[in-house]
Amino acid sequence: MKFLFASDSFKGTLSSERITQLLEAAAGRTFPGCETAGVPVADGGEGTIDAVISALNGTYRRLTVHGPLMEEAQSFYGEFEGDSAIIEMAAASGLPMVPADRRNPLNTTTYGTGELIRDALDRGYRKISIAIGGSATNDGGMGAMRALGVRFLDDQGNELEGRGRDLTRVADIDASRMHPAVAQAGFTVMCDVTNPLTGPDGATYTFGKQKGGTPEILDVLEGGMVRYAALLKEKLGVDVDKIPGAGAAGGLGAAFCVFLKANLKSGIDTVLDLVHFDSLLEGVDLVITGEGRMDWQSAFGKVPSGIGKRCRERGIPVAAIVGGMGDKAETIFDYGIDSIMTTINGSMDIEEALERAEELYISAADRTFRMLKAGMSLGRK
Ligand SMILES: Nc1ncnc2c1ncn2[C@@H]1O[C@H](COP(=O)(O)OP(=O)(O)O)[C@@H](O)[C@H]1O
Ligand SMILES: O=C(O)[C@H](O)COP(=O)(O)O
Repeated sequence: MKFLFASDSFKGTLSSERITQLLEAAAGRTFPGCETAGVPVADGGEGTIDAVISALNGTYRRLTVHGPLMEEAQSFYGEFEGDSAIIEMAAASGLPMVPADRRNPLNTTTYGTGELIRDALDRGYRKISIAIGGSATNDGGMGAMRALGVRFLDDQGNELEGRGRDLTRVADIDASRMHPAVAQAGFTVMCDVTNPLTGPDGATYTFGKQKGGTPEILDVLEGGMVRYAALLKEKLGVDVDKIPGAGAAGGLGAAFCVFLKANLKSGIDTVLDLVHFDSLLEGVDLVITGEGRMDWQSAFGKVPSGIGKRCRERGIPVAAIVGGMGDKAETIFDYGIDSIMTTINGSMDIEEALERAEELYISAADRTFRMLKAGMSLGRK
C-alpha cells in the first residue's frame, strides 16, 4: 500500500509541509507499515515559495516592503543559484496581511509586490517567476506597476496611488519611466486561477467578496476594471480581458501580461512539474490532497483540480481533506477528485475551526484512513 500526500496549505492555518507530516502519522495509525511519500505543493497562492524552495534548494531573501494598505510589512522572496528568483505576491499583498475588519478591495494595493520585483531586479535577477493568488487586492496590478515606475494618471494629470478605487479614476498611463531592467528580464507568472479579468467569472465578482467587497463595492470595482481593460488596450495595444489568468490576484495577471510581457502559466502545473510530481506517482495507490476551503472556485486551477487531473490520467484515486466546503464544491468530482472529507466536524464558527486547525485535521485524517480501510473490505464476503 503506497500513499502520496500533496495538499495545498490551508490559508493562514496549516502549511503544506505540516499537513504532510500529519498525514504520515495518521496513515501509520490505520495502516501500520504502509509506504508514504509527501511533497509540498501550491498553486501560485500562499505557500508557493515554500514549496519551490524546498524542491529546488533555494534560499529566502527577507526585506521590508509596503503591505496591502501601504503599511510597513516584513516580506520575502526566493533566490536560486544563477540569476533566478521566485516572488510570491501573497507575501507582500496577501489577504491574511489585512485584519478582517479592515478588508476592503477599494483600499488595497499590490505596491509591495512591485517592490519585491524591483529589489530582485536591482540585485541582478533576470529570470523571475512570480506566483500570484491569495491576494487582498483588486487593483488591476496598478500598485505593483507603479512601484516599477509606471504612472497612472487621472483626467487632470494627477498621479494615482494604485489602489482598487483608482480603477474608476485612471484616464491615462505613462510607462516611459519603467525600471530599465524590466526589458532585460524574463518573467513567468504562475497563476492560481484561470479567471478572466472582467465579467461574471472575472477577478472582481469571483474573488472580490472574500477581500471584503460588498455588492455595491464590487459593482464599482467591476465598472473600473472594465474601463481599465479598455485603457490598456487603447494606450498599450494589448487586449488582456479574456486571457485565462488575467483575473488572478485582482487583475495583477493582466498587468504582468501588458507591462512585463510575461507568460501566464498555471501555477499548479508549474509547481507539479518543478517537484517532478508525475514520477512521484509511480506505484502510488492513492493520493490525498486538499485546501482550506473547497468550493466552485477550486476547479479554476487550484491545487486539487491540478492534482486530480494528473491522477485521473493514470487511474489513481484521490481523496481530498479540506477545512470547509462552500458552494458547488462537488464540481471537483469532475476533475479527478473522488471524495471530500471536511475537518470541521461539528457546529462551530470559522474562528473556532481556524484556532483548532491542527487537532481537527488529525481527526479528519484518521477518519479518512479508517474509511479507506473499511472500503478495502467491500466485496470480500
Ligand atoms: N483549518 C481550517 N478550517 C476551516 N477553514 C479553513 C481552515 N484554514 C483555512 N480555512 C478557510 O479556507 C479559506 C481559504 O481557502 P484556501 O483554500 O486555504 O486558500 P486559497 O483559496 O487561496 O487556495 C479561508 O478563508 C478560511 O476560511
Ligand atoms: O484573487 C486572487 O488573489 C486569486 O487569484 C484567487 O484568490 P484565492 O486563491 O485567495 O481564492
